[in-house]
Amino acid sequence: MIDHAIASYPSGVGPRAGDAVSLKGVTKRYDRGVVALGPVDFNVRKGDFVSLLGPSGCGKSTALRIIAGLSEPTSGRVQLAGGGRSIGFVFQEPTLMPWATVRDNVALPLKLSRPRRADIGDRVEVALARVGLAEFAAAYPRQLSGGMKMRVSLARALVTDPDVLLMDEPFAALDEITRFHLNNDLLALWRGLRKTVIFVTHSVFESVYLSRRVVVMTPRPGRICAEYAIDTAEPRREDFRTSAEYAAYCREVSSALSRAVAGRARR
Ligand SMILES: Nc1ncnc2c1ncn2[C@@H]1O[C@H](COP(=O)(O)OP(=O)(O)OP(=O)(O)O)[C@@H](O)[C@H]1O
Repeated sequence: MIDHAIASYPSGVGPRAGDAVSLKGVTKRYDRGVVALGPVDFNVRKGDFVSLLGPSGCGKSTALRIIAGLSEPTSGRVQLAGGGRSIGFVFQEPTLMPWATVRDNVALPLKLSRPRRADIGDRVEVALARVGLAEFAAAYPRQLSGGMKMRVSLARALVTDPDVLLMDEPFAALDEITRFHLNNDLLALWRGLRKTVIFVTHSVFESVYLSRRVVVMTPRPGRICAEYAIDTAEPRREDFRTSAEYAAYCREVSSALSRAVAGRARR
């Protein structure tokens, strides 16, 4: 259930006022009895960048889809600040319409929500400029590299100016150099636009590089077993990737993930 008003939740039980997203006792059981998730309690502060890190199949995507309202939890409660309508979703695949230009792909969410609005063109231009694709508005997806397609997908998620950006392993299929570029660009966007980001990944390195909080999940049914604050100097730059501090965080998070996979994790 997506609850539309944080303010209406009885005090002491619900999320804190500064939370963008709050999950309370959320579980998911699929048909044929697969228990994919939970119970999960999880709050994300407005403006934070949080990664959900876990082994393949642990329910990360399920958690994200529940937050997005694309899937219903079997039990528990999901609350989003501001009525929950302000969400952008970036999938693992760019999922672009091959017959439409970059401009038309990015315009889609606006056209679906308010087809008559006058500023669609301007908003699309701004979103494309944000991801460095202003010059490619008239191109078709087949003319773009994998990284560029993912940028289009990101522009499409940003075009409605959502408060919360949900990202489901968006860079997993990209080569490492492209992925590093997109990591840096995403961080710059996050800093500039002050969005709340929830980023799903199974890469320890990516989660530590990007996020201020890494939430480690157990294998199915996915539960939260550890959390790390990545407390480093901001803004992060490429040199963070090669620092001793980064390596130490990666080691710590990596061993938490190994413990989770081995079933020895404790909350
Ligand atoms: N519609 C569905 N019906 C039945 N089982 C499902 C369905 N969707 C997902 N599952 C199962 O639920 C579990 C969690 O899936 P989910 O996609 O959330 O995991 P994940 O951590 O995102 O995995 P990956 O990292 O491989 O994408 C998996 O075992 C998956 O097979």
